[in-house]
Amino acid sequence: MLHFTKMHGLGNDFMVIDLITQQAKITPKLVKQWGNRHTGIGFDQLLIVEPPSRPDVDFCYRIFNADGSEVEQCGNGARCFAKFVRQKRLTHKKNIIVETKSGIIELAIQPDDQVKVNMGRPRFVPKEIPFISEQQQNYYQLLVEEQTIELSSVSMGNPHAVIQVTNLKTAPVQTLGPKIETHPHFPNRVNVGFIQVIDRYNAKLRVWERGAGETQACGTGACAAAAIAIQNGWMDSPVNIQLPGGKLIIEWDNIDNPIFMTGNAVSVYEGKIKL
Ligand SMILES: N[C@H](CCC[C@H](N)C(=O)O)C(=O)O
Repeated sequence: MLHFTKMHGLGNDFMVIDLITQQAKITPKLVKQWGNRHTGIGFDQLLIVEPPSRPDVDFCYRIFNADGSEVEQCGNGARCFAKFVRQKRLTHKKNIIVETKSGIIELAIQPDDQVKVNMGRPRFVPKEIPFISEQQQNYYQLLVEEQTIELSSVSMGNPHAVIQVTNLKTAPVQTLGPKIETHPHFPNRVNVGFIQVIDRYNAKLRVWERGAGETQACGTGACAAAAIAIQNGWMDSPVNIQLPGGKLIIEWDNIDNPIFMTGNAVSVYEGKIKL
Protein backbone atom coordinates (compact mmCIF):
# COMPACT_ATOMS: atom_id res chain seq x y z
CA MET A 1 0.00 0.00 0.00
CA LEU A 2 1.22 3.52 -0.83
CA HIS A 3 0.43 6.25 1.69
CA PHE A 4 -0.39 9.76 0.45
CA THR A 5 -1.81 13.06 1.69
CA LYS A 6 -4.52 14.99 -0.16
CA MET A 7 -3.76 18.72 0.03
CA HIS A 8 -4.71 22.00 -1.66
CA GLY A 9 -3.49 25.54 -2.10
CA LEU A 10 -6.52 27.81 -2.70
CA GLY A 11 -8.48 24.88 -4.12
CA ASN A 12 -5.69 23.77 -6.51
CA ASP A 13 -5.58 20.21 -5.27
CA PHE A 14 -2.81 17.67 -4.99
CA MET A 15 -1.99 14.09 -4.12
CA VAL A 16 1.33 14.29 -2.23
CA ILE A 17 3.56 11.21 -1.93
CA ASP A 18 6.65 10.73 0.24
CA LEU A 19 9.16 8.64 -1.73
CA ILE A 20 11.79 9.04 0.95
CA THR A 21 10.32 6.59 3.44
CA GLN A 22 8.38 4.72 0.71
CA GLN A 23 9.38 3.19 -2.62
CA ALA A 24 7.22 3.27 -5.75
CA LYS A 25 7.63 3.68 -9.50
CA ILE A 26 5.21 6.45 -10.49
CA THR A 27 4.38 6.27 -14.21
CA PRO A 28 2.30 8.71 -16.30
CA LYS A 29 -0.27 5.91 -16.65
CA LEU A 30 -0.59 5.63 -12.84
CA VAL A 31 -0.81 9.43 -12.50
CA LYS A 32 -3.71 9.56 -14.99
CA GLN A 33 -5.42 6.65 -13.25
CA TRP A 34 -5.13 8.24 -9.78
CA GLY A 35 -5.96 11.71 -11.12
CA ASN A 36 -9.39 10.67 -12.39
CA ARG A 37 -12.00 12.44 -10.24
CA HIS A 38 -14.56 9.63 -10.74
CA THR A 39 -12.55 6.42 -10.71
CA GLY A 40 -9.38 7.52 -8.90
CA ILE A 41 -8.38 9.88 -6.10
CA GLY A 42 -8.78 13.02 -8.23
CA PHE A 43 -6.35 15.97 -8.31
CA ASP A 44 -4.97 18.74 -10.48
CA GLN A 45 -1.37 17.63 -9.87
CA LEU A 46 0.53 14.83 -8.15
CA LEU A 47 3.55 15.98 -6.09
CA ILE A 48 6.46 13.70 -5.17
CA VAL A 49 8.95 14.24 -2.34
CA GLU A 50 12.33 12.65 -3.09
CA PRO A 51 15.75 12.75 -1.44
CA PRO A 52 18.06 15.58 -2.55
CA SER A 53 20.44 14.90 -5.45
CA ARG A 54 22.98 17.46 -4.17
CA PRO A 55 24.28 18.48 -0.74
CA ASP A 56 23.01 22.08 -0.84
CA VAL A 57 19.30 21.23 -1.10
CA ASP A 58 16.93 19.55 1.37
CA PHE A 59 14.62 17.72 -1.04
CA CYS A 60 13.84 17.02 -4.66
CA TYR A 61 10.29 18.05 -5.75
CA ARG A 62 8.64 16.44 -8.79
CA ILE A 63 5.31 17.51 -10.30
CA PHE A 64 2.90 15.65 -12.60
CA ASN A 65 -0.25 17.15 -14.12
CA ALA A 66 -3.46 15.11 -14.02
CA ASP A 67 -2.89 14.22 -17.70
CA GLY A 68 0.31 12.42 -16.68
CA SER A 69 2.76 15.03 -18.00
CA GLU A 70 5.75 15.78 -15.76
CA VAL A 71 6.35 19.53 -15.48
CA GLU A 72 8.97 21.98 -14.25
CA GLN A 73 7.22 23.93 -11.47
CA CYS A 74 4.07 24.26 -9.36
CA GLY A 75 3.66 27.24 -7.04
CA ASN A 76 0.62 26.18 -5.00
CA GLY A 77 2.20 22.76 -4.75
CA ALA A 78 5.41 24.26 -3.37
CA ARG A 79 3.53 25.68 -0.39
CA CYS A 80 1.85 22.31 0.23
CA PHE A 81 5.28 20.63 -0.13
CA ALA A 82 6.65 22.78 2.72
CA LYS A 83 3.75 21.91 5.03
CA PHE A 84 3.91 18.23 4.06
CA VAL A 85 7.61 17.64 4.80
CA ARG A 86 7.22 19.26 8.23
CA GLN A 87 3.98 17.39 9.06
CA LYS A 88 5.71 14.12 8.10
CA ARG A 89 8.75 15.06 10.21
CA LEU A 90 11.00 14.80 7.16
CA THR A 91 12.50 18.09 8.31
CA HIS A 92 12.23 20.48 11.22
CA LYS A 93 13.47 23.42 9.17
CA LYS A 94 11.28 26.47 8.55
CA ASN A 95 13.37 27.47 5.53
CA ILE A 96 13.51 24.61 3.05
CA ILE A 97 15.59 24.50 -0.13
CA VAL A 98 14.04 22.40 -2.88
CA GLU A 99 15.26 21.24 -6.27
CA THR A 100 12.79 21.08 -9.17
CA LYS A 101 13.12 20.31 -12.88
CA SER A 102 13.43 24.08 -13.48
CA GLY A 103 15.91 24.87 -10.68
CA ILE A 104 16.08 25.69 -6.98
CA ILE A 105 13.22 27.31 -5.02
CA GLU A 106 13.17 28.32 -1.36
CA LEU A 107 10.16 27.72 0.88
CA ALA A 108 9.75 29.73 4.11
CA ILE A 109 7.10 28.96 6.73
CA GLN A 110 5.83 32.33 8.00
CA PRO A 111 4.88 33.13 11.66
CA ASP A 112 1.19 33.11 10.59
CA ASP A 113 1.74 29.60 9.12
CA GLN A 114 1.41 30.82 5.52
CA VAL A 115 4.25 29.87 3.18
CA LYS A 116 6.43 32.38 1.30
CA VAL A 117 8.18 30.93 -1.76
CA ASN A 118 11.14 32.38 -3.64
CA MET A 119 9.98 31.34 -7.11
CA GLY A 120 13.12 32.53 -8.88
CA ARG A 121 13.27 35.13 -11.64
CA PRO A 122 10.69 35.33 -14.46
CA ARG A 123 12.17 34.70 -17.92
CA PHE A 124 10.78 36.71 -20.85
CA VAL A 125 13.17 35.55 -23.59
CA PRO A 126 10.97 33.57 -26.06
CA LYS A 127 13.31 30.60 -26.40
CA GLU A 128 13.42 30.21 -22.57
CA ILE A 129 9.61 30.01 -22.33
CA PRO A 130 9.58 28.37 -24.97
CA PHE A 131 7.51 30.51 -27.36
CA ILE A 132 8.19 30.77 -31.10
CA SER A 133 8.70 34.46 -31.90
CA GLU A 134 11.16 36.48 -34.01
CA GLN A 135 11.93 38.73 -31.06
CA GLN A 136 11.05 39.38 -27.40
CA GLN A 137 8.07 41.75 -27.05
CA ASN A 138 5.78 42.93 -24.26
CA TYR A 139 2.78 42.01 -26.44
CA TYR A 140 2.45 39.28 -29.09
CA GLN A 141 -0.33 38.94 -31.68
CA LEU A 142 -1.21 35.24 -31.94
CA LEU A 143 -3.50 33.90 -34.70
CA VAL A 144 -5.86 31.39 -33.05
CA GLU A 145 -8.37 29.86 -35.53
CA GLU A 146 -8.83 33.09 -37.60
CA GLN A 147 -8.90 35.19 -34.39
CA THR A 148 -5.90 37.45 -33.54
CA ILE A 149 -5.30 37.33 -29.78
CA GLU A 150 -2.99 39.82 -28.01
CA LEU A 151 -1.06 38.15 -25.21
CA SER A 152 2.14 38.38 -23.19
CA SER A 153 4.33 35.43 -22.30
CA VAL A 154 6.80 34.50 -19.57
CA SER A 155 8.37 31.44 -17.93
CA MET A 156 8.27 30.80 -14.19
CA GLY A 157 10.14 27.60 -14.91
CA ASN A 158 6.95 26.50 -16.65
CA PRO A 159 5.44 28.33 -19.64
CA HIS A 160 2.69 30.97 -19.28
CA ALA A 161 0.64 33.09 -21.63
CA VAL A 162 -1.32 36.00 -20.10
CA ILE A 163 -4.28 37.81 -21.67
CA GLN A 164 -5.73 41.04 -20.23
CA VAL A 165 -9.55 41.12 -20.08
CA THR A 166 -12.04 43.75 -18.83
CA ASN A 167 -14.49 41.26 -17.29
CA LEU A 168 -13.20 37.98 -15.90
CA LYS A 169 -16.72 36.55 -15.50
CA THR A 170 -17.22 36.52 -19.28
CA ALA A 171 -13.59 35.74 -20.22
CA PRO A 172 -13.33 32.86 -22.77
CA VAL A 173 -11.26 30.67 -20.40
CA GLN A 174 -12.93 27.38 -21.34
CA THR A 175 -12.94 28.04 -25.12
CA LEU A 176 -9.77 30.03 -25.78
CA GLY A 177 -7.73 28.42 -22.99
CA PRO A 178 -7.35 24.98 -24.59
CA LYS A 179 -6.77 26.46 -28.07
CA ILE A 180 -3.81 28.52 -26.80
CA GLU A 181 -2.60 25.69 -24.53
CA THR A 182 -2.01 23.55 -27.61
CA HIS A 183 -1.02 26.32 -30.07
CA PRO A 184 2.01 25.31 -32.22
CA HIS A 185 3.86 28.50 -31.21
CA PHE A 186 4.11 26.98 -27.70
CA PRO A 187 6.11 23.82 -28.48
CA ASN A 188 5.81 22.50 -24.89
CA ARG A 189 2.16 23.67 -24.62
CA VAL A 190 1.38 26.52 -22.19
CA ASN A 191 -0.65 27.62 -19.14
CA VAL A 192 -3.10 30.42 -20.09
CA GLY A 193 -3.94 33.18 -17.59
CA PHE A 194 -6.79 35.70 -17.98
CA ILE A 195 -6.19 38.81 -15.84
CA GLN A 196 -8.60 41.63 -14.95
CA VAL A 197 -6.63 44.53 -13.46
CA ILE A 198 -8.66 46.31 -10.73
CA ASP A 199 -6.07 48.93 -9.70
CA ARG A 200 -2.28 49.33 -9.39
CA TYR A 201 -2.12 46.71 -6.59
CA ASN A 202 -5.11 44.40 -7.14
CA ALA A 203 -6.14 42.04 -9.94
CA LYS A 204 -8.38 39.05 -10.50
CA LEU A 205 -7.11 35.98 -12.36
CA ARG A 206 -8.42 32.75 -13.86
CA VAL A 207 -6.03 30.15 -15.30
CA TRP A 208 -6.52 27.39 -17.86
CA GLU A 209 -3.66 25.11 -16.79
CA ARG A 210 -1.59 23.01 -19.18
CA GLY A 211 -2.44 19.39 -18.53
CA ALA A 212 -5.17 20.08 -15.96
CA GLY A 213 -7.74 22.53 -17.41
CA GLU A 214 -9.17 25.48 -15.46
CA THR A 215 -8.14 25.22 -11.81
CA GLN A 216 -9.33 27.09 -8.71
CA ALA A 217 -5.89 28.69 -8.47
CA CYS A 218 -2.45 28.57 -10.13
CA GLY A 219 0.59 29.75 -8.17
CA THR A 220 3.01 30.04 -11.08
CA GLY A 221 0.12 31.58 -13.04
CA ALA A 222 -0.30 34.27 -10.40
CA CYS A 223 3.46 34.94 -10.49
CA ALA A 224 3.42 35.04 -14.30
CA ALA A 225 0.43 37.41 -14.42
CA ALA A 226 1.98 39.71 -11.79
CA ALA A 227 5.35 39.74 -13.58
CA ILE A 228 3.69 40.68 -16.86
CA ALA A 229 1.42 43.26 -15.20
CA ILE A 230 4.47 44.94 -13.62
CA GLN A 231 6.65 44.58 -16.74
CA ASN A 232 3.88 46.08 -18.93
CA GLY A 233 3.27 48.94 -16.49
CA TRP A 234 -0.25 47.87 -15.52
CA MET A 235 0.51 47.31 -11.83
CA ASP A 236 3.09 47.83 -9.05
CA SER A 237 4.57 45.36 -6.51
CA PRO A 238 3.27 43.98 -4.15
CA VAL A 239 0.41 42.59 -6.26
CA ASN A 240 -2.69 41.04 -4.67
CA ILE A 241 -3.97 38.35 -7.04
CA GLN A 242 -7.54 37.19 -6.34
CA LEU A 243 -8.17 33.73 -7.85
CA PRO A 244 -11.47 31.80 -7.70
CA GLY A 245 -10.02 29.74 -4.81
CA GLY A 246 -8.49 32.61 -2.85
CA LYS A 247 -5.76 35.26 -2.71
CA LEU A 248 -2.00 35.23 -3.30
CA ILE A 249 0.46 38.05 -2.60
CA ILE A 250 3.13 38.39 -5.27
CA GLU A 251 6.21 40.56 -4.68
CA TRP A 252 8.62 41.54 -7.45
CA ASP A 253 10.28 44.78 -6.46
CA ASN A 254 13.01 44.86 -9.10
CA ILE A 255 13.37 43.18 -12.50
CA ASP A 256 16.74 41.72 -11.43
CA ASN A 257 15.20 40.12 -8.34
CA PRO A 258 13.30 36.86 -7.88
CA ILE A 259 9.54 36.77 -7.45
CA PHE A 260 8.10 35.91 -4.03
CA MET A 261 4.66 34.31 -3.63
CA THR A 262 2.87 34.07 -0.25
CA GLY A 263 -0.25 32.06 0.51
CA ASN A 264 -1.67 29.16 2.48
CA ALA A 265 -1.58 25.37 2.14
CA VAL A 266 -4.05 22.88 3.61
CA SER A 267 -3.95 19.14 4.36
CA VAL A 268 -7.39 17.58 3.72
CA TYR A 269 -6.96 13.86 4.46
CA GLU A 270 -4.50 10.98 4.68
CA GLY A 271 -5.02 8.03 2.36
CA LYS A 272 -3.46 4.83 1.13
CA ILE A 273 -3.81 3.12 -2.21
CA LYS A 274 -2.90 -0.32 -3.51
CA LEU A 275 0.07 -0.15 -5.85
N1 LIG B 1 -0.16 23.08 -15.00
C1 LIG B 1 1.21 23.55 -14.73
C2 LIG B 1 1.78 22.83 -13.49
C3 LIG B 1 1.04 23.19 -12.21
C4 LIG B 1 1.10 24.66 -11.94
C5 LIG B 1 0.08 25.21 -10.93
N2 LIG B 1 -0.80 24.26 -10.32
C6 LIG B 1 0.75 26.11 -9.90
O1 LIG B 1 0.24 26.24 -8.78
O2 LIG B 1 1.78 26.74 -10.28
C7 LIG B 1 2.10 23.28 -15.94
O3 LIG B 1 1.77 22.38 -16.71
O4 LIG B 1 3.10 23.99 -16.07
